[in-house]
Amino acid sequence: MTSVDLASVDLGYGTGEPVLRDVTVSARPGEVLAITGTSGAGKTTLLSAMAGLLAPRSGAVTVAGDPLGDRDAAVGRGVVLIPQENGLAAILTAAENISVAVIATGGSPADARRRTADALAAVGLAGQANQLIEELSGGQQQRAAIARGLALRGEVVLADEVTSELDAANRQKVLELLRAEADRGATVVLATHDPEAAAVCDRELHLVDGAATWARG
Ligand SMILES: Nc1ncnc2c1ncn2[C@@H]1O[C@H](COP(=O)(O)OP(=O)(O)OP(=O)(O)O)[C@@H](O)[C@H]1O
Repeated sequence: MTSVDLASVDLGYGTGEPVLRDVTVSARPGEVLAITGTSGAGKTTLLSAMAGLLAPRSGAVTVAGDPLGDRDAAVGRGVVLIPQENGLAAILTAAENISVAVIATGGSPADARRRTADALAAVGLAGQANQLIEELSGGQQQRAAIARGLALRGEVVLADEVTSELDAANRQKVLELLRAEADRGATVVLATHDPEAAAVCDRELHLVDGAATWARG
């Protein structure tokens, strides 16, 4: 199973001030780890480092004990990112977005069809499979992005504010789906500023003033 570890990591952009300093955290298989903090605290930044999108200025990011590397390497290790702004192609359908991603990560066309249908059904979007993303509501787009993340069956699932546009029932469903990912052995990390979402996670790392502290460790 695949843990993600940050050891004494400093993160920032370009030559700017560091966003986060000296972060040490281990995200473990079978658990859902919440990353909390106010807007701008660095939640997306931390997930970007875990996803291979942002190299640390110092310290180490490892996956199952090996250096994580860049985003391509992370994808190869099964690190799935469900981004805050959904990352879907607006002019493809919900099903196409998911199938393309499954095939790009080595799934067969038959796998892609089955996993796409299952994932869309899981988030309550079976009826929207053939609608263009640009024709879906914000919350439906968010659920389509979650479906894509689920369909990829990651070793590590990084979910960035994936409940922000959802009503209570859908938020509950999505939190249950993330729990199910952990139950099948995935390492799940959820960035959120929703205290109720954080409360159902196993541990909570809180970001404030550039530092990470355990709210529940
Ligand atoms: N690409 C970038 N270039 C420069 N600075 C950035 C970049 N992305 C984020 N930042 C800065 O890093 C800091 C942390 O941003 P980040 O997006 O990680 O916060 P967040 O906790 O995810 O916020 P939110 O809850 O609003 O999504 C902010 O000060 C932001 O301006």
